[in-house]
Amino acid sequence: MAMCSSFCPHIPNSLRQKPSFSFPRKPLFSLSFKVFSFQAPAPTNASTKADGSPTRVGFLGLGIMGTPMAQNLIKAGCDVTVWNRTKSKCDPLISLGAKYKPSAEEVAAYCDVTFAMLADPESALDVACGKHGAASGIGPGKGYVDVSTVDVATSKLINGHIKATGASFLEAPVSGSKKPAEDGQLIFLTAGDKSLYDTVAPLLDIMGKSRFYLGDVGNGAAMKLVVNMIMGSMMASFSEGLILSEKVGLDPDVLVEVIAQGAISAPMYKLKGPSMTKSLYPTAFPLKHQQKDLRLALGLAESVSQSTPIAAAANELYKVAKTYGLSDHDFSAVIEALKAKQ
Ligand SMILES: NC(=O)C1=CN([C@@H]2O[C@H](COP(=O)(O)OP(=O)(O)OC[C@H]3O[C@@H](n4cnc5c(N)ncnc54)[C@H](OP(=O)(O)O)[C@@H]3O)[C@@H](O)[C@H]2O)C=CC1
Ligand SMILES: O=CC(=O)O
Repeated sequence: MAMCSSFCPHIPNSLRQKPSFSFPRKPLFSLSFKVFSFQAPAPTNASTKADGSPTRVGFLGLGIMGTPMAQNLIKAGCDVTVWNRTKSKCDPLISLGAKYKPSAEEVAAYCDVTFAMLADPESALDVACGKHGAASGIGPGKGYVDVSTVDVATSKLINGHIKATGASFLEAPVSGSKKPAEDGQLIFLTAGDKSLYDTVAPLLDIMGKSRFYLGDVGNGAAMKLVVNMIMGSMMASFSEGLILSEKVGLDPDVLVEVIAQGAISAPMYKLKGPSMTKSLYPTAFPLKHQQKDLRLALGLAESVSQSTPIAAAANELYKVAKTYGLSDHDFSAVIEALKAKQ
């Protein structure tokens, strides 16, 4: 069952808030598809325990998404401890007040809840379960929240390793890119331990604008892959349209405006269109990650014998774009793969 942020979270005693402190309030959402309609009290301080000591929040993986997410937690007054494979990416957060530990294991051992925002299934698994990974340090009473985009099997594997230590696990991939991460406007697609979901809800509300609890581990990963499968195909189709419009003598910037007025308007087209027509692709969502998500979504479809010819064609286009050295560009650079075919 889906739950959005207006669901009143039950905060266990171990993370119960100190009444004197308030997180910066965001408007309670008015999602039209809201499932629970009763309103939560203003989210207050999840960063203190019943005894008044700070709840320690770990953050592993400080890339495009992890950095602003951790930053928002620090700015909200949380006691944050960071680790990243490339240590230099921790420095800006340390100057904002974050603590540092030299391994995922030590972060998970020190913190009450640890978030992980890693590139792909391999890195998510390694950081969670590899040598000096989080599972080596975590234990009963603690929680691990993986916000990376991975496949269902990887998420279940991480869940198994974490749960074997006595800790709780929540998968919570996010919809929303660099700017929503900076603005605390992400959408969390969570599944796993409901008590951990309730515990971290105030933290999710600092980083995001809405959250869904989707039940068993795997449902969050699957939801994220379906969303990104659609997104990847939409961007590929948009790219074809931009190129076709120019070829037949139209102004692609006008096409962007026309689309923005009609039924197929989408924030993504409005945001990316003007730079795409100038062949500019400032990275928000790396193309390599979009191709990873399409690959994983195709695997998901295969697992239930679902035919996905559009996504399969889009995936081929992103693969071509990668061979042109566009992996670290924004995924909107997929248009370059089509231009090269002209
Ligand atoms: N960017 C976006 O718009 C969005 C991304 N996502 C998803 O979020 C996740 C992170 O994305 P994003 O922040 O953009 O990605 P980045 O590529 O910017 O960051 C990836 C992070 O993973 C770390 N990492 C990669 N490989 C390893 C490894 N083998 N061992 C340890 N750490 C590793 C990197 O460490 P290092 O710094 O050392 O390289 C870095 O911290 C991905 O799963 C992506 O699909 C979801 C929604 C939006
Ligand atoms: O995963 C990418 C996003 O924009 O969402």
